[in-house]
Amino acid sequence: MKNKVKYLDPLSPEKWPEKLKNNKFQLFLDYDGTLAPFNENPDKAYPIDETNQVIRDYLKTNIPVAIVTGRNALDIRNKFIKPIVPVIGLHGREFLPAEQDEPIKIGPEVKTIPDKLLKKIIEINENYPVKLEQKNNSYAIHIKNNSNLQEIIYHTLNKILINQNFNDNWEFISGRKVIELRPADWNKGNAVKKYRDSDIMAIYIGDDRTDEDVFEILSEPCINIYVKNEDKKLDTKANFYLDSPADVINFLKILMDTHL
Ligand SMILES: O=P(O)(O)OC[C@H]1O[C@H](O[C@H]2O[C@H](CO)[C@@H](O)[C@H](O)[C@H]2O)[C@H](O)[C@@H](O)[C@@H]1O
Repeated sequence: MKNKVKYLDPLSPEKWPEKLKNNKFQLFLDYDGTLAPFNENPDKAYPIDETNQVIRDYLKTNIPVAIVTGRNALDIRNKFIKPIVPVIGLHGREFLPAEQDEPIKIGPEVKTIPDKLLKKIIEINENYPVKLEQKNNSYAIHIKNNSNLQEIIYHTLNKILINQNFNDNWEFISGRKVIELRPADWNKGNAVKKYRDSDIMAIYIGDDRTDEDVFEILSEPCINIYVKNEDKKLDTKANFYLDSPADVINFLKILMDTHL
């Protein structure tokens, strides 16, 4: 049966579910498409203005907040006016505490990308209208609004991955206008499990395929919130949705006010 996902009106807290009103909570926030609207150039995707203030206001409370992202943790920190909350980067492969300058590497050293895969990624970059982003030992291939091309590239790369048995160590994820190569097992679901305080309710807000890994595994008490952006079908495992990063900020502001 299709999951019923309800709109969470950020400006009407009286309509929010009871558990959102009464419980202590921990907040996990995705970055792109959640705190920052999309920009064709990933380097220019900044949080909307009020976000800096809201994040700093949360820092002054005892509400635990972390940003969970597929990007490098330092890349995220540099997009904010400091200080900011801790950042769980590279789908959980690194952790940048609020008061530290360098991220802590988590887990075993990531293996080198197999030559055959790397060559194909480079070939795709040279022959198609895509933009390649290198992220430590992995890659994101950005594809502008062309779902057919995205599907073709995804299937081409995935075929090599499976036929050559590289899938024990690596996987491709097809997200919003992006295909990411990442080490298998590293996903935001495992990351949130690790940093979650099981004594309080977890609230997770995210918009993409990689955030569905969290919606799938987060155990009660929890609230999963999907950010719709341009998605028309609301294809998500989350129970609630917000419309846009602007909605997210309004929700975060009122959520904090109702818990002080
Ligand atoms: O986990 P996230 O914080 O949501 O990061 C996911 C990927 O986001 C970035 O790419 C996406 O946003 C870009 C900026 O708006 C946009 O140009 C691109 O089309 C999107 O796919 C980022 O560049 C990736 O490294 C992240 O993994």
